[in-house]
Amino acid sequence: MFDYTATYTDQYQITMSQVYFHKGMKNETAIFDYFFRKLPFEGGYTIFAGLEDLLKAIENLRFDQKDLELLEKEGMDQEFLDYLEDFKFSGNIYSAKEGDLIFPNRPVLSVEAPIIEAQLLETLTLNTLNYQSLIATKASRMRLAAGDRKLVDFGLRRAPGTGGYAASRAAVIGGFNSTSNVRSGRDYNIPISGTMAHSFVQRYDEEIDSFRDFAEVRAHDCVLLVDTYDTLKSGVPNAIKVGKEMEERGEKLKGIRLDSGDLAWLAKESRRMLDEAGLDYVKIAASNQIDEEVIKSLLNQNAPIDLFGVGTSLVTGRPDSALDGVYKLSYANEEPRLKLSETVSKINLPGKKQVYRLFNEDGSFYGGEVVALADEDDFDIMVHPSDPKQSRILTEFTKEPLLEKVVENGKRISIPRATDEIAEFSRQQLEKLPKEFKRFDNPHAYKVGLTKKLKELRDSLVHRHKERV
Ligand SMILES: Nc1ncnc2c1ncn2[C@@H]1O[C@H](COP(=O)(O)OP(=O)(O)OP(=O)(O)O)[C@@H](O)[C@H]1O
Ligand SMILES: O=P(O)(O)OC[C@H]1O[C@H](OP(=O)(O)OP(=O)(O)O)[C@H](O)[C@@H]1O
Ligand SMILES: O=C(O)c1cccnc1
Repeated sequence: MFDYTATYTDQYQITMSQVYFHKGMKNETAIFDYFFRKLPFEGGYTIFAGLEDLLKAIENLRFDQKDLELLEKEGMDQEFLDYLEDFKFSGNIYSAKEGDLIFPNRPVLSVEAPIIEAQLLETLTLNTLNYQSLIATKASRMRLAAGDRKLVDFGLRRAPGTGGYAASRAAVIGGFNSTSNVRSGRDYNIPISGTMAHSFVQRYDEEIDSFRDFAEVRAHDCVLLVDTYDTLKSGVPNAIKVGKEMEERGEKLKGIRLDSGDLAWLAKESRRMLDEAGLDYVKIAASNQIDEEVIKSLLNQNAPIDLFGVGTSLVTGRPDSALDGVYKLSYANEEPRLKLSETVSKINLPGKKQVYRLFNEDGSFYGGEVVALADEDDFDIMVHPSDPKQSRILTEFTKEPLLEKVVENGKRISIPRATDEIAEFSRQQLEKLPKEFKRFDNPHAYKVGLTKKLKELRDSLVHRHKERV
């Protein structure tokens, strides 16, 4: 929907590029790594989402006439503007699979390209991957809490502007069944669903007339909102009346929606009333500030809720407003690059790298990964990034590389994947993760270690930089 052009970025990306251009660095190869440092929601994993959208945006990324006019007005010189006019990405991208589980402090995606091109992708990459990965992870937590109950995204109205467009897609990747967001449904081929609003019931003098009209026009897909006046004294009895009338016409009422009050108690009472009336097939949907904790609590109370509609908590990623993903230079001018930091975990990993996941004999995840230099093909020790005593011999595990080349010389080489395919892959990956990593309270910490060679390279660069300072 959004028409990305190359000015969908921060100004400093363009000004730095202007300097690279004039100082003879434009053809120099650089590598930037996208990674994050902290797991959101104090959870044990993150779901990687946004890659398909990012790759599409990169393929078509250009400076259009409006962009060039603006940059000229902003004082960019003609020679650089001529370069930007022909700008298109010509490098390589290596990436984790969308929908896979990702963990802190290891590359998730690496861009290898002429330095200006790689630089100009930073903001777009962060903007796309950070938000969708946050929302997919939030959705996945709700899926874990909800078990086999249905989850529907109601978030567009509460989302940060057009962010709701991508949130609906990320929600499905994380395990939601459908969305009320029609446009996302159209563009991403996501199932669309919905009920009715209070305004519709309010429009009528009598609640039952609103239900009757809806049931008549929407007989094949009729979910009645029962809490506008009084859920148990009016809403549910009226829904039962209309449900029985539908039966007489050979139709079936699909469901009712509860949107306020004590959802566990109201669901139990509604279920009892519906069942007593012979409408045991009518489903119960619940909404109103639902999140994973509320879902867990409601199911612990044995609330007979078949479907949860979730808005605010999903699309705002409450209580974490962002994934802290960053995009850091790790190679340039034919040398590995490093940024020093007081905190060891904040020092980035230099050079071109590959990430290996460790598997137990039965194919389940061991709960750890090793970051290696890209040209290392044989290593059998994983070293802790800061505590050399915590090394681990790797002979008992099998390992699998995680970063695959998805763009080569500017051309997409990986096969585009549909949202439902990514969602299914994500579900399977999460199943392979031992449950200790999935519990909400104090989950097991997934280990991300380094090969000896990478750690030595990082330590020698740290040493060199410290000496220089
Ligand atoms: N039985 C329950 N157990 C746990 N959480 C619940 C239960 N019933 C409702 N909730 C959740 O508690 C929160 C507050 O519910 P509350 O009924 O106070 O809603 P409210 O926003 O004041 O709305 P209203 O005034 O429309 O009822 C919501 O997040 C809701 O989903
Ligand atoms: O609480 P959230 O998780 O954000 O979920 C979405 C909420 O949005 C709707 O309310 P709204 O008052 O906007 O419209 P309505 O009249 O259709 O209830 C819906 O009824 C839910 O209560
Ligand atoms: O279809 C619904 O019931 C719906 C959609 C968006 C927001 N709240 C409810």
